[in-house]
This record gives sequence, structure tokens and C-alpha cells, in this order.
Amino acid sequence: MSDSAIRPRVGHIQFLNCLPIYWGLMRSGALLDVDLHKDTPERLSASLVAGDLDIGPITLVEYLRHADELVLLPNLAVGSDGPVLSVNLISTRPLAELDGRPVALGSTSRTGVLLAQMLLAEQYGAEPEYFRCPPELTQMLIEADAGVLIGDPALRAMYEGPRLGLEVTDLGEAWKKWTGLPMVFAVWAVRKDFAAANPGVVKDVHEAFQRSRDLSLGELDEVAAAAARWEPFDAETLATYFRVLDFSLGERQIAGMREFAHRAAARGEVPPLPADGPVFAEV
Ligand SMILES: C=C(O[C@@H]1C=C(C(=O)O)C=C[C@H]1O)C(=O)O
Repeated sequence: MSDSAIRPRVGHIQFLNCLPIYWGLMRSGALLDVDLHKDTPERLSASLVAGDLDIGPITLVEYLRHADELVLLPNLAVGSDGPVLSVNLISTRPLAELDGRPVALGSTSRTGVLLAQMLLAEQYGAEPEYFRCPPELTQMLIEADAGVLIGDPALRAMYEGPRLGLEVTDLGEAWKKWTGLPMVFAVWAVRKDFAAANPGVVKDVHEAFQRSRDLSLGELDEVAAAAARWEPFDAETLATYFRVLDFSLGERQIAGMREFAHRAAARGEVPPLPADGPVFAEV
């Protein structure tokens, strides 16, 4: 894959949501050309910002906080245009009744948890007492009236919550109803200094990711069947999930991203996105 001797340090989200990105890297052999670091999104985001990774997925909120140090890989994201199934607010009571109540924010999320806070404040007039905690639903609901989860535990809660009498709000769906736009939860970014010094490597990695994603999208039932052998979800559930996720970053997704940035900046959570932002790597 690479025409240079640099083996880039690349991040990979170890949730099922990014399995379609991994699958193709494995199938094409491109996996051998990157030094792949699998981790949870908040740790990968911190590593990219700290310079311990060169390229990788970064949760939208952390990208917005560090946009001046990063460039984005075009046409690649983790998002949804409507329900996402795995970014959820799980509540024991109606959302309007969460005002002043304890609400747990899962520690692996930065973007989903902020979206939940914006939604509760602006749509339900609720200002709960928020606290961060490990992403475990049972523990969360012992200490709080509701919790925000992302990734595999959130997907599990989507299917099991209603049976347990819990109200599950899909935050991708809630965002779409609220703004009419797709939600982007994570983007792929490159450290600016790395991109300037290694344009060929960045181009190769971007191509490998795009090829991998496209290959997987063409074989989703096979990806789902392979994953279902080791996961607590059946193949049909996983295939539905992979089809719901939106790995693209086109004009509408960028509009969704800008809208989120605008609303988050209005709350003082992130700096405003520059007028020419987001800035993309030249690939
Ligand atoms: C769709 C998802 O999007 C994620 C949500 C993130 C967040 O809330 O900070 C970060 C990375 C993405 O993996 C998911 O985790 O299920």
C-alpha cells in the first residue's frame, strides 16, 4: 500500500460500528501497512490530540476542540441519517421529568453525551445533575435516573431496554427529528504536521479505508454473519445495524456537522468552527 517507509500509527474504534472498516483492511492486506491501535473512542481521540497517533477516528466534539491541529480525511465518518441504534439515552422516567435528577454520562462518549445534554435542555427543558461513569447500564441506573451509552452496550440496551420498562431514546433519530439533518458522531483526522510531512502515506491510508468501507458495504451480510459468531447479537441484528450506520461524509453530513458545531459553540462547549472549516487533507 505505502510507497514510503513510514508505517503510520492509526487508530481503530473497537466497537462493532467500525467492524466494516476493519473487515476490508483485513481482506485487502492493508492491515499490514499500518500500526493499528484498537481502543475506545475517547482514548483514541486523546491519543490523536496528544500526538501518540498520526491518523484515526476522533469523536466530533474533540475534533471541534482541536480543529486547528488536525485535517479531516474526506468522505469518511461514523454517523446516521435518522436512527443510529447505538447512541442512546436510557431513562427510567419520561425525559421532561429528568430536570434536577441524576443522569449518568458514559465515559467512552464525548459527542453523544453532549447531544443528550443539548436535547434535554432545549427540547425538554430539563437540566439534570450530570456525572461521568463507566459505560455500564446496571451501575448507571443504580446511581441515576437515566444514562447515556454508546457503542455495543448501547446497542444491547436498545434491544433489551424496553423489555425492562426503560425508555430508550435513539439520539441519531432525535437529532434528525430536531434539525432535519444527519448526525456525525466521529470523523477521521490526521495531525496537521504528519499530513504536511507524509502526504503520500495519508493518501494511501485514506484509499485503504475507503476501499475497505466499500468492500464491506458490498458484503454486509457476510460481515454480519462472521461477527455474529463472537458477539451477543445475531447476524440479522448486526446486518440491520451496519446498514443503519452512515460511514459517508458528504454535503448533508457536513451540514449536520456544522449545525452541531454551531449549537455546541452556543453552549460554550467548543470553539466556533472557522468559516472555512472543516479543513480536509489533500488526498
Ligand atoms: C455511532 C457511534 O458513534 C460514536 C460516538 C462517539 C461519541 O459519542 O463520542 C464516538 C465515536 C463513535 O463511535 C457509536 O459509538 O455507537
